[in-house]
Amino acid sequence: MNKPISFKKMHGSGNDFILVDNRSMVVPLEKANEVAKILCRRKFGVGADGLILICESEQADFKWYFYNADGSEAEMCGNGGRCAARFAFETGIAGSELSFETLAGIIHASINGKRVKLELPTPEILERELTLDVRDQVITGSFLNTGVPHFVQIVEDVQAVPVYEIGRLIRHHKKFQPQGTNCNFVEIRKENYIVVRTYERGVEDETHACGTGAVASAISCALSMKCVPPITVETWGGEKLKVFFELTQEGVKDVFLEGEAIIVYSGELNGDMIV
Ligand SMILES: N[C@@H](CCC[C@H](N)C(=O)O)C(=O)O
Repeated sequence: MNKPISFKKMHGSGNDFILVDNRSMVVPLEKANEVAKILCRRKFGVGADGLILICESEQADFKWYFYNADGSEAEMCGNGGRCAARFAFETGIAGSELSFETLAGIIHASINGKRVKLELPTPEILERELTLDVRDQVITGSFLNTGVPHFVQIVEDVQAVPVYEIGRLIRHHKKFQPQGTNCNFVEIRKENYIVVRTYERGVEDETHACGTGAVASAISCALSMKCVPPITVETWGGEKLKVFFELTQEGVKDVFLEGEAIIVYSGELNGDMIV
């Protein structure tokens, strides 16, 4: 019988995660991809969009390892980052102004009750206008990296978009191989209010919300001169995220993502599940 492993189940706008204080390496990193798949599997495991392991860092308050539900490791996750920051604060790993190390660089966060504001890495605008042949349609959007890759299409009616079908085709489009992309569909309601639906790479489905996708979508809308920051993003789960940034001649700077990070429950994993 392996020792139980303490964890918290958290969500940021319905993007849900399993978080483990892994400073003593209770989950060996060489097994983490497999463990993520087992634990994130709905109905058989805890069920989540991702697994977050909080480890020691020499450069920041902690270093995280982020895994999607399919076991793939991702460089960054905006909603997961907000949950990790609150987890570290609530468990005494860090104070209310903290930083953590990711594959996308050092991320700074501030905690104010349930609300967490993250400063994201400077986004890369890879293609402002990109046209893709997708089945029998021509789809035009933009391609950005906000920590992870995102394709963004502005649409008239986001509710009418078959996100799973089209998002999946774009995610696997030859243009984005081998790393693939996340794919966002955005409806602009006002110059500072948009509604976003995201097909997520690594979850291989539409999720309730995607933080880096919300940021990519808000920036795309501003680049197309249809929106001005700060921009409120209504997520598919209904909750709202706020995206702050500045557009300059050189590009985008001072990018922040703010919203609630919720602790759903704390529990103990059966250690035998991860051997
Ligand atoms: N849900 C995330 C993004 C997580 C990583 C993504 N699925 C990828 O592999 O690129 C967010 O809130 O940003």
